[in-house]
Amino acid sequence: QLSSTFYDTSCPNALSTIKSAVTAAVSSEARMGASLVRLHFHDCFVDGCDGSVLLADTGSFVGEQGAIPNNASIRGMDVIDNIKTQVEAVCKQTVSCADILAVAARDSVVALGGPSWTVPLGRRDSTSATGNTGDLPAPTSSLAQLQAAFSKKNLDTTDMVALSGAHTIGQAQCKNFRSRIYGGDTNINAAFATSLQANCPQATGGSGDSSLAPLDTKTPNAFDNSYYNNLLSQKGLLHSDQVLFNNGTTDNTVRNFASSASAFTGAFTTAMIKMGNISPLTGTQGQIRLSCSKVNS
Ligand code: HEM
Repeated sequence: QLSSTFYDTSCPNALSTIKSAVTAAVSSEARMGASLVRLHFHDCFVDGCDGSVLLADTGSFVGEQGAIPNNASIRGMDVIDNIKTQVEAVCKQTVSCADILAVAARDSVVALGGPSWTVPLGRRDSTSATGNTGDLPAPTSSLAQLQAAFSKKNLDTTDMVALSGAHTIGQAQCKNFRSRIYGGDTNINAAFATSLQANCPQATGGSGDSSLAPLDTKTPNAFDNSYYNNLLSQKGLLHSDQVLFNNGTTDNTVRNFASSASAFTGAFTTAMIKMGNISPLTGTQGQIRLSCSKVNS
């Protein structure tokens, strides 16, 4: 059972320490806010919100970081390590890495102009990473596949559409939207596809694979509802974005979030709290890591 007052007596300065570090990181690089939000999602969807995504691969062991889709894609682990060092300096071995990640995700959304919410706390950290990243949805997913991946985590279709709105910030690599802009999808705005081709070559395997494009073509560094307005004009970057508005059962939810910023933020904050509640370790389970990138020795 998580509680928003979990650190009120054991570490009253925990939340303010995290917030100032996140604000500093996002003002030096706006994209970092997006990277931290995604890191929390990738933590929670793989064996629960237990900080396992933060464990660095060592030697021949490939945990979550070296596995698809994290490898050469997730970012911000260094920022979390740095926040952990600052939190350890005020409260020794009290605040878990999984909680730091959940709070950092919220503070990132706020730093980019999005809504705030109260984060339930008390997660503990895993003592291993299974590398079992198969529960993370792929950008090639159909609507039915997205619904199944979220429903497996007890998140309903409205939660799924709302959480996808996190793609109002951040960037994606060419290899993840290439087939969509070179004829693989018909539900894409033609001028939008052409403009993306300039920085994303059709040939695979070269350095162009990692060329970046913003997930929200309109306001890439603002946490707003323009992601949904992009979908209305077939300007979703990923295949898995545009399937949310493709003459299917989620079209009306997309229209609602596109026309009402408050409907979106209400659904998004509700869904973030639900996502942050996926199978946490609590009580005496797991540990409080001293360093987020490795288990205690
Ligand atoms: C619905 C299923 C989802 C799929 C298929 C998906 C897929 C992806 C892909 C392929 C990228 C680009 C990665 C790269 O090219 O390196 C990405 C980026 C991102 N995703 Fe998702 N995602 C999904 C849901 C979510 C959710 C639920 C969140 C958070 C609540 C989220 C937050 C982000 C953010 C913020 C970025 C940009 C990260 C950065 O710029 O560093 N995504 N996602």
